[in-house]
Amino acid sequence: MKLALVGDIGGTNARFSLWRDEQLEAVQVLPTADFEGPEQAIVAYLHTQGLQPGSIGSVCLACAGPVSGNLFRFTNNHWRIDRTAFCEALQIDGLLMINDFSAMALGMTRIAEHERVQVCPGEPQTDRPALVIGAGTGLGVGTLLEQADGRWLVLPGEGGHVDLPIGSPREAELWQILYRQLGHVRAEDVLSGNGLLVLYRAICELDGQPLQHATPAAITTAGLAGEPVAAEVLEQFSCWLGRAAGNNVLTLGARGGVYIVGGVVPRFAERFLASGFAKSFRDKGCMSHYLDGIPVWLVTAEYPGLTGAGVALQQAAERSPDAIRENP
Ligand SMILES: Nc1ncnc2c1ncn2[C@@H]1O[C@H](COP(=O)(O)OP(=O)(O)OP(=O)(O)O)[C@@H](O)[C@H]1O
Repeated sequence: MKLALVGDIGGTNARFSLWRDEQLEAVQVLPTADFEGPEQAIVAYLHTQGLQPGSIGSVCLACAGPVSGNLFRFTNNHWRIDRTAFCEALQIDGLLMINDFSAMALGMTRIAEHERVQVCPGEPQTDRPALVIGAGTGLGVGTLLEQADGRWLVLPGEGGHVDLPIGSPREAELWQILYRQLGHVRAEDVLSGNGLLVLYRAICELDGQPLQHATPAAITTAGLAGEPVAAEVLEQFSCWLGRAAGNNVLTLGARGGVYIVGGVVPRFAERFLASGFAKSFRDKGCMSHYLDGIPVWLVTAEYPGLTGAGVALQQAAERSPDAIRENP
């Protein structure tokens, strides 16, 4: 029987793995900037495993952006996928493409206790949706719901592109600076790796401070070392993530819990856990009580999106092989 391959393609990194016996095997992370497109990256990955195009039967790719139709363009990098050309180039029988946060959401169904840290205490209501929200190159949002037959339903969306919520006079002042620069201010403009830099510059402008840092990593390092402006960036980022998560929970009725994923928050996890996230999360006026008792976890698992792509492939194959070819 041919092998199955799964991929999780973000703006900065593409992660590939074989999917065997419901497990990831031989995970590799490749920078998207180093390859013309996913076909070339996958061929390079296969070579490292001593494999060739033709040895893979089915592929599931989790892609950053809205997935539909034959042609997919990535939102945050230069890659594109033409389904027909992709299947021909890699000689595969079936390609399942899903939104990266649908995969991330499915990955939450396989998270072990030691792969998550509790941010807010509570008990998940398993008959209600769970929210998955994560800052990386962009801000992703997905919804997860267990169905009566035990399968998992995921609802993809473009929740990173909603308006940035404002909950305090200082946030309104920062928003005005961002509005002058960007016009429409999306949640993702602040809640992403580059968003740390955008937020840092806005705080410096508002407070008349000199610019001293030029990368998200430099801001994180300075913030963790206690430099006041950089520390405020990490704090404000955490609060804005709390507001965005709280809004989504109210909209979706997501009493199944909230999973914080993505590459940015784990880089200042301790600071995040001590931040105003929880206060901002439940800062919803007369509806604040609705947020009480909803558990929030920070996910520390290494490749939850890849695992989720494997779960998607498995669920589709259980329905029928055509489900993979037709990309339901
Ligand atoms: N030390 C750091 N502190 C904060 N952010 C960082 C740090 N190092 C890298 N980043 C940022 O993390 C982001 C990459 O996040 P991630 O590793 O989740 O990548 P990704 O999966 O490609 O993202 P996405 O899926 O959203 O496109 C980049 O915006 C990068 O600038």
